[in-house]
Amino acid sequence: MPRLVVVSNRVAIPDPTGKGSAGGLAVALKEAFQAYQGLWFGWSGRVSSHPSPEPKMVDKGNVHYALMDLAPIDRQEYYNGFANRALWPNMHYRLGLSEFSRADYAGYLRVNRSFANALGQMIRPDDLIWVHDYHLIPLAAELRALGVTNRIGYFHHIPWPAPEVFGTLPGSRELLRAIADYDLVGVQTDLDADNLRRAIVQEVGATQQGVELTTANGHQTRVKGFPIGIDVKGFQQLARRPPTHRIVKQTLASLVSRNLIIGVDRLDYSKGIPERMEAFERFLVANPDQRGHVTFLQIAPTSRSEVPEYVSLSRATSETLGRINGSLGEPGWVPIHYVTTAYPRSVLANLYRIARVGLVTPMRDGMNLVAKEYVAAQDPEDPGVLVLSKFAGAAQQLTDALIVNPNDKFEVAEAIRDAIHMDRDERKERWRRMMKAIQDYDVSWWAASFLKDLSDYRGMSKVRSRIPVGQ
Ligand SMILES: O=P(O)(O)OC[C@H]1O[C@H](O[C@H]2O[C@H](CO)[C@@H](O)[C@H](O)[C@H]2O)[C@H](O)[C@@H](O)[C@@H]1O
Ligand SMILES: O=c1ccn([C@@H]2O[C@H](COP(=O)(O)OP(=O)(O)O)[C@@H](O)[C@H]2O)c(=O)[nH]1
Repeated sequence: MPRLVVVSNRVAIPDPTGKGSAGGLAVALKEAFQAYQGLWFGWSGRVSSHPSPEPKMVDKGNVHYALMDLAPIDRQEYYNGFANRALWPNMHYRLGLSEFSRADYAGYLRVNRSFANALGQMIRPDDLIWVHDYHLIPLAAELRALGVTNRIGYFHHIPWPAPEVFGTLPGSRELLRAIADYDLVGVQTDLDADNLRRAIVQEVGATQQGVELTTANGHQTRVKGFPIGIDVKGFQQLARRPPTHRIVKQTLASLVSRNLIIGVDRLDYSKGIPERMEAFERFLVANPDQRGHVTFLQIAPTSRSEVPEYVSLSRATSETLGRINGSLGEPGWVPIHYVTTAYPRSVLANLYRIARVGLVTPMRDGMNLVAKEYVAAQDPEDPGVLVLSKFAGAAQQLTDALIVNPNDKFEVAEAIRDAIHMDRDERKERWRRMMKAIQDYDVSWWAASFLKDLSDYRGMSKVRSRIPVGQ
C-alpha cells in the first residue's frame, strides 16, 4: 500500500479534546487516512518574520503533519493577494472584483516553490500525492522540476470558469500549463471539467480523447468531475442529538411558534448574503401575513478579513441588515438574526433540523457542503425544504431542492413562500430523493473514487526538462 501525501493550504490537525469544529477537508480526508499511512503537508496558519525552510513535524495517530510557517509578505501576496484577490473572484465569475498584481503573482509562485522544495525532500518513490485547492496549482510543476515522478493528483474545490473568463487573468496560460503537469485533476461538476478541458486544449494545445488530455511533451492528464460529499451518517447522528448547546436552546425559545429559515455561509461575496436578505425582504413585503411568523437566521463567520473586498462586503451586509430590520421589524419581532461567529458542527446540525427552510443561494459555489448538511440533518417524518441556487455545484445533484436564480430576488422570494407552504407529503418525497443523492455520493465515495483513479494512472510522469512556471 503506497503512502498518501496530502498537500493543502490549510491543514487540520485533530483537536485532542474532540470538541473543535472540524473543517470540511479534515472530515473528507479522515477516511482516506484510515486506509493509507499518511503525511499531510501545508501552511501552519502561522506567520513568522523568519520562517524556517523546513516544516515543523507533528504526529497524530497514523498521520504525520508537516507544517510550514509563512513570512508576512508571503501571506499577503500568496494567500490574501493572488489566491484570494485574483484567482478566487475570477473563478467565481466576478471579474469586476479580480485584482491582479505582478508582485502578488510572484509571491504565489514563490510560496509554491518553497513548499515544493520542502516537500520534495520528504517524498518516497511510491507515494501518492494529492494536492488540494487553487492556492497550490503550480505545485506539481515545481515538484516535477525537482525530479519527482510520482503520481500527483489535484482537486479543485471551487468552480472552474469558462475559458473566456479564466483567460482574462494574467498568468492564466502559465497556470493551465502547470495544471497539465498533474496526472489526475478532479473538479466538482461535469461543467467545471468541460471548462477546464476546453481551456487546456485551446491555450496549451493539448489533444483530447474523452476525459484524457495529452500535451506536446506526451504527458497525459485526466480531468474529471468528482463531486465532494459529506459524512452523511455522522451528520445525521449529530442532528438527532437532543439540543444541549445554549445557542440552540435560545433559538428554540425565541422562535415560539415561528418558522425558522436558516442560512450558513462564510462571509464571502460568492455566497450572496445581502442579496439573500433582500429576497427575504421581498418575501415579507409580498406576504404580509407572514410578518411576525417567520425568522431568518443568517450565520456568517467572518472570512479573509484582510482582503479589502471582504471588508466592503461586511459593511454592505450590515447596512442591508439594518435597513430591513429597521423598516420591517416590530416590537417583539426581529425579521433577520445575523451572527458573524463560527459555530461547531453539532450546533449547526441541531439548527438545521429545527429550520423549516434551508436558504442556500450563492451567486457561484464550487459545491456548497451546507446544502448537503441541511438535507442530512432533517427529520425524515417532517423534513424542511432546501432552497438552492442553480449556481452551486450541489444543484447538479440536489435537483429536488427548490432551484432558484440568486440574481432574481422575486424568484427567491417565491421559493421561500412555496417552501413555507409546502405540504408534508411533498416535503418527504423531495427529501427522500435528495437523501439518496447525498448517500450515494458521500465523502467516502469521493475520496475513494479519486484515489482509485489516481492509483490506476498508468501514464508516464516524466521529469520535466522545461523551466517551472514564473521563471
Ligand atoms: O481557508 P479559507 O480562506 O478560510 O476559506 C475556506 C475554504 O473555502 C473554500 O471551500 C471550497 O471547498 C468546499 C469543499 O469542497 C466547497 O463545498 C466550496 O464550494 C468551496 O468554496 C476553499 O476551496 C478552501 O480552500 C477554503 O479552506
Ligand atoms: O459557523 C460555521 C459555519 C460553517 N461551518 C462549516 O463550514 C463548511 C462550509 O463549507 P461550504 O462548502 O458550504 O463552503 P466554503 O466555506 O467551503 O466555501 C461546512 O461544512 C459548514 O458546516 C462551520 O463548521 N461553522
